[in-house]
Amino acid sequence: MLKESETHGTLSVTRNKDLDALSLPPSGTIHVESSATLPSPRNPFSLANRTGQVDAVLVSRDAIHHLSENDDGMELEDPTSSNSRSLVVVPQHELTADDIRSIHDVNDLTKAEESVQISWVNEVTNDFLPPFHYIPQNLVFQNASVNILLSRIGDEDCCSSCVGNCVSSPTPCACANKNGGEFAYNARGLLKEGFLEGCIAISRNPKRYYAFCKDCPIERSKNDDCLEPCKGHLKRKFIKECWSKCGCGKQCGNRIVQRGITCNLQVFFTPEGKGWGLRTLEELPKGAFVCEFVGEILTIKELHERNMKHAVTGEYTYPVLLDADWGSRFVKDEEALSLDAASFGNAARFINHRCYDSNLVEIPVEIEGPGHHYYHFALFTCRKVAAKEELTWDYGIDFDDHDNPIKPFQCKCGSKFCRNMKRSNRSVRSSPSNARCSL
Ligand SMILES: C[S@@+](CC[C@H](N)C(=O)[O-])C[C@H]1O[C@@H](n2cnc3c(N)ncnc32)[C@H](O)[C@@H]1O
Repeated sequence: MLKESETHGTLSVTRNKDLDALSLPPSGTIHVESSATLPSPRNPFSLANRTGQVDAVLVSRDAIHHLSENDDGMELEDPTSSNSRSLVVVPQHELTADDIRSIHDVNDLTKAEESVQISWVNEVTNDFLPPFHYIPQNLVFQNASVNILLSRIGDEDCCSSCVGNCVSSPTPCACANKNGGEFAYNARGLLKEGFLEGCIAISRNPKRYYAFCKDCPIERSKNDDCLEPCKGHLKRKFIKECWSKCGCGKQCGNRIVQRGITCNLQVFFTPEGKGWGLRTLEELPKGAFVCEFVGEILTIKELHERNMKHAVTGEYTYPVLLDADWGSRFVKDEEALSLDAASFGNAARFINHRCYDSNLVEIPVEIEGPGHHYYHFALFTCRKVAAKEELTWDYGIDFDDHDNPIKPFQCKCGSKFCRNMKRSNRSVRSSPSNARCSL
């Protein structure tokens, strides 16, 4: 018998001989935490024994794909649901490894790697979260060269004589000077209006901010007999945060991205057909740091190889190119870096694309050292975002670029500025060479 306690929102199951087999506590009832997960019986509840190990899960019958109609499980009626969908207790040995991992991650897919928990829900289909490894910080895959050397950080690149909080200091320190004379953040830890608007303008119309050089290193590297004119380079606006060689402390107001995720986020299944997405559970002000796009650090050469292999296997990459350095010098594919969040990543791997009027903007952040070869790719709110609103960013895809071999998705962003809708009757072709990512 399954009942919901009216007082504290728990489900209780009365003990019987079948449940004894699940090593239940001697009290005779199982108390399963409900609250947010209760309205969706697709979210499984774990039945733990006295040692805290999970023996079985309480889950909607149709959530476990391989559980055939003849499989008995242990049927339980759910009186909390108006249409009384049936719940079954499924012993752990009948679950696949991916089922088990997803079930364990329902309340916190970060596995306690972040200072906040991030839950997942699916109120649309019976799908579990795709298998991936949560990592809170970028990790080098193999031979990508990320040189974080204290000796490369000169006196002008850090504020070694500062104490406490640099942002509240009346005189700008060396790190503020690296930001163009003032910090990007205000005293509340939000991006200053002018800096944010500048980043949004670059993101929405990058070509307007191109710089053209006379003797273009990229055109010269093509080794053509005829040297073509420069196609233009995007100069990105960087944030420079204080770091370990600085004198200030971890709570310095110029250390936002390096402190990790602090807002209340949730991964959810989107009803519009975009797969999983990320949303905020609390209202976020304009200019707030949401999360960094974290993944494996790869060379572009390795990324190309993965894309070629995946074209055969049907797998995919979730890449972001770290291209800020490319404008000033020619960078070879075996040196240039990208991030791939498909197998190893953080919550940002679930952020979907929205053409033009997305509520997040990406900003490169320099933390561990000067130079724009390796940096952090951080996402900030462009405007106030309401609780439960989906978080989106513009991947920079040009749906009309025919030269890129990677075919982009059919965009379902719903924006009135959708660049894919405009070409709705034409076939989907490829993503652009200047896309920030080809997710
Ligand atoms: C970084 S992932 C985002 C998370 C993804 N939705 C998932 O379920 O794992 C990028 C992929 O999401 C899907 N996607 C993102 N934005 C979309 C959009 N506006 N319309 C349709 N699909 C989208 C595409 O399949 C894309 O390759």
